[in-house]
Amino acid sequence: MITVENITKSFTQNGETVVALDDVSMEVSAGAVCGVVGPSGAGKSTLARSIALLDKPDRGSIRVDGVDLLSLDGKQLRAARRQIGVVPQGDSLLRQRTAAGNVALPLEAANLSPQDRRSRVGELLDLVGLTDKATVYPDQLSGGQRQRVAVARALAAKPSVLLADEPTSALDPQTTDSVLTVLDRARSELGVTVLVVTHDMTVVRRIADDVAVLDGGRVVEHGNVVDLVSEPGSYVGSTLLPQTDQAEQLKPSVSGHDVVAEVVLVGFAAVGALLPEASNRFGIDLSILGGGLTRLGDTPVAKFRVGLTGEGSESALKWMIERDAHVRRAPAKVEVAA
Ligand SMILES: Nc1ncnc2c1ncn2[C@@H]1O[C@H](COP(=O)(O)OP(=O)(O)OP(=O)(O)O)[C@@H](O)[C@H]1O
Repeated sequence: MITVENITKSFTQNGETVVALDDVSMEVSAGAVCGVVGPSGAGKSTLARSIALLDKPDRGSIRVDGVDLLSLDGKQLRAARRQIGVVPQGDSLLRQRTAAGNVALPLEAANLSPQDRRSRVGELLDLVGLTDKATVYPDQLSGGQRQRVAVARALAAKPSVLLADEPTSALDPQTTDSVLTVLDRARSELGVTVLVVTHDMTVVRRIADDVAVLDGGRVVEHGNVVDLVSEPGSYVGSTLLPQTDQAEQLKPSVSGHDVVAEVVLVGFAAVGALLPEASNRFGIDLSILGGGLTRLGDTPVAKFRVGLTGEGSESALKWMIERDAHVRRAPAKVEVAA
């Protein structure tokens, strides 16, 4: 588990002070994947570097599995560093070492027998799907394969936390997918807590349980991805869910319905059955005016703009809310002058 509390970090550049992180607090649960997103210069890398003990915040506290990182020194600090695996931004492999040689690097300092080292490297290459590339040098690997070796290397010392800074930048969608699969396996098969810095919301959509949105050094949104997308006005929701905003359909009077509402449905049961069931149960006409279906990780999520007509419309909406649908009402019906 990672707990960041009220951290602030400034840099001085050409005599000017840049506040990279401004009172940032966030939490990543043990065994979860958290995406850190935001525009360029928002402070994402500084946050990851602070957690990796590569930058020291001016104020605040950072705890990994309950250990306060900023109060450690000497031996304790080295032990804490081993708990944190880092996949640095960009190409970080040693060119003169094979894939296996790169993965073995962090193990060479540890007192492992050559046999144990070989077997650990074998396990890690297997985890990232590169067993057949063990003896290949980085120049002969694709960008995605190099990133997967970097992930294997970061996991070599069995850390409890993995930090990856833009692990998919400059990769095509298919290669991005292979790197994300590997990060996802680190969480699901090894129980590692993963923090991924990214500008790419696909990463959040594919593997993140939680997300923190940074802007200007501050956290502007933070929480569980599926919970956030249901909140009106959420940046994460507006980026990850289908668009429903067709202005002419906002007004019930224009669309000809008694009630128009935006409905977010989460999970197989809700997405598949809630709207038809509401229509049947309350004897109303329910039309889908916009929106669509998507997936967040394995969870299907739908966002629809619906028009309801019939006496039971209000009761149908209430019934859907009671079944965990997130409903946002459009204005009540306005009679249009003839
Ligand atoms: N070592 C440094 N020295 C001076 N300023 C720095 C340093 N590191 C970061 N900054 C500044 O702090 C701010 C946040 O930078 P940071 O790299 O954390 O943002 P980011 O969100 O990761 O951006 P990007 O997506 O472009 O990588 C920026 O204004 C940056 O110029």
